[in-house]
Amino acid sequence: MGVEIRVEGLTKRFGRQVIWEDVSLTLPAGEISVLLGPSGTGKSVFLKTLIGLLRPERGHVWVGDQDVPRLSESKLYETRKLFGVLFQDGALFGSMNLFDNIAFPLREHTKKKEGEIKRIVMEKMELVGLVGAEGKLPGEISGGMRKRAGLARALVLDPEIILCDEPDSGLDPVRTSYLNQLIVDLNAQIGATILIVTHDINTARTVPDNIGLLFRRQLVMCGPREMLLSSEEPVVRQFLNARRVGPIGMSEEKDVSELEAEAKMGHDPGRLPPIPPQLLPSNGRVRPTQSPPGAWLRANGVTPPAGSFIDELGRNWLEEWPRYVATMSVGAGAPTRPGPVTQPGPGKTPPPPGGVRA
Ligand SMILES: Nc1ncnc2c1ncn2[C@@H]1O[C@H](COP(=O)(O)OP(=O)(O)OP(=O)(O)O)[C@@H](O)[C@H]1O
Repeated sequence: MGVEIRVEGLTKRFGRQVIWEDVSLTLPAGEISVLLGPSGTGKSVFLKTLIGLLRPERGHVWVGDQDVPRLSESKLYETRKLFGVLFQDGALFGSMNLFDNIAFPLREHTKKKEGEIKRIVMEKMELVGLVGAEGKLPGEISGGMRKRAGLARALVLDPEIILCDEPDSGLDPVRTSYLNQLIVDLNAQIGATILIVTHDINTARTVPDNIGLLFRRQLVMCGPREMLLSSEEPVVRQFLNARRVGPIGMSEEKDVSELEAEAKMGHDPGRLPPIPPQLLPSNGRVRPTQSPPGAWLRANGVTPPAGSFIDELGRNWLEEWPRYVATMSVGAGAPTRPGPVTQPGPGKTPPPPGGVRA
């Protein structure tokens, strides 16, 4: 059921270039987290540091009781088996068909027989909807299929932790929605701890349990989704609102005079929009690590933006949630596919938020 990653005081430099310093955060076991930040703030470097492909100058990356930067090569090799990584371009071998690409970690890291390898590969290909494409080369399939093949390959060793570096880059919005649903379903099914690096604001708003934001070599904020989506912090508001006004400039950060000029003009990064309901697995069941809507806001006395937690059918999930969970927990009527786009009658289980979109 997933492994916690605890990052403490992590600093990474390349020569004199400080990428980020003193970064501390926890990726709770079995939860989905998203890491945001302007281009070049070191998100990919962060992922690579978590799996020990890059060594930090200072700090710790605890995976269970193992501190990744301090592991010997052999221990690191063992610890990496806990990870499944989806690199930006899928990182498939161009000369191998999809079957062999996905089978690669099994042939490399296990002594499994070919029959067993075939069973596992086909199971993962089915999970990501690629059955029938086993014989295709990466160059013969679309970008979205390559992402899904990369995800299948990341899954073959049954990882406890899944790292996804911009899984949505180059995908159209509909394919991104499918991929998001796939990630949520995977988390529900295997309980892995998941970290997604993305620039897609809709993904950040609807998928994760937690969000972190890197800027100016610091982790500006990291915490539950509702904390970031209701934040007053200008950098967070500017980033989530995708606006030019605010501390983030074209080349990383604006200087003081630019910010003063913006303030004089009355410019502001803007208010954050209503918080959407969080995506549920497509079978409608609540993930074990998923918090009820509004839980963080209530616990911290924060009023969300008006219209929060209302889905595309106009249902308010703050009110809907207790009834929904009660219906699900007695196992009555749990849909195995996204529900129909209808208003549920009394006693019926409504389709989950986002489920009708996926
Ligand atoms: N191996 C390396 N050697 C030297 N510098 C590197 C290396 N890898 C990354 N960098 C530098 O680290 C910085 C952060 O890069 P990184 O790819 O992590 O950014 P990012 O936040 O993932 O960007 P994007 O959102 O555009 O993908 C960049 O300035 C990059 O040039």
